[in-house]
Amino acid sequence: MTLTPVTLASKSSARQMILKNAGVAFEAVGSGVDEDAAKAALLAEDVTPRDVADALAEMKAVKVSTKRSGLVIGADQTLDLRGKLIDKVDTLDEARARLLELRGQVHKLHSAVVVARDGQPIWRIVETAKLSVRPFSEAWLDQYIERRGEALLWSVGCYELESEGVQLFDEVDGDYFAILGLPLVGLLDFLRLHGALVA
Ligand SMILES: Nc1nc2c(ncn2[C@H]2C[C@H](O)[C@@H](COP(=O)(O)OP(=O)(O)OP(=O)(O)O)O2)c(=O)[nH]1
Repeated sequence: MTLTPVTLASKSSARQMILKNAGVAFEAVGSGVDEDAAKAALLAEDVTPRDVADALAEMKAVKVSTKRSGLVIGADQTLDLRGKLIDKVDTLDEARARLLELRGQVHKLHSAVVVARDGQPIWRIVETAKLSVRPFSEAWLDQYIERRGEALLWSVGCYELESEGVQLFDEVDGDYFAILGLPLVGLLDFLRLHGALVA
């Protein structure tokens, strides 16, 4: 049986791991979307963090789908702290400041996925998780950053829920896969419907 080809328009190692571990055959390519410019334009129009994630996921999927056949998955995740979009950081010092900013607060992660085909979006989902960060000690924070290092810079919240990052939280409300960056179960259902997975 010939399956519909699947492309993941993402450089995210977390997203690639999730899809691979789920048994989906796919190729990963960078989307080439200038996310910073797109984000700035959206925020200038007061687009909400949730809708920024949705719009960016669509841009990535649609752009790559004009060059590749089959189904193209685009994804994006935004961190929303009291309605303000919080961006990724570039250095471990900034990661430390970010985690201190999240300490004792509840923040939301908006995880969007869009599937596109031949330049058109044909399916989308946005899942929002709420995460409550406990009042961790600076001693804990320093050893966490020491142990995890640069890996933290890949994640929008400077944490990895699937490893020690889970120690940051006193409450996590939302889908595990969505928090890692790829709402999965609904996506798998769609892939089956479109012949990309054996039903
Ligand atoms: N391993 C791990 N990664 C996480 C977690 N939470 C968020 N992330 C990652 C997933 C994404 O790679 C990143 C969200 O940033 P973006 O949506 O901008 O994606 P990114 O630029 O990494 O890749 P992409 O735009 O898809 O090429 O944060 C987590 O708990 N564990």
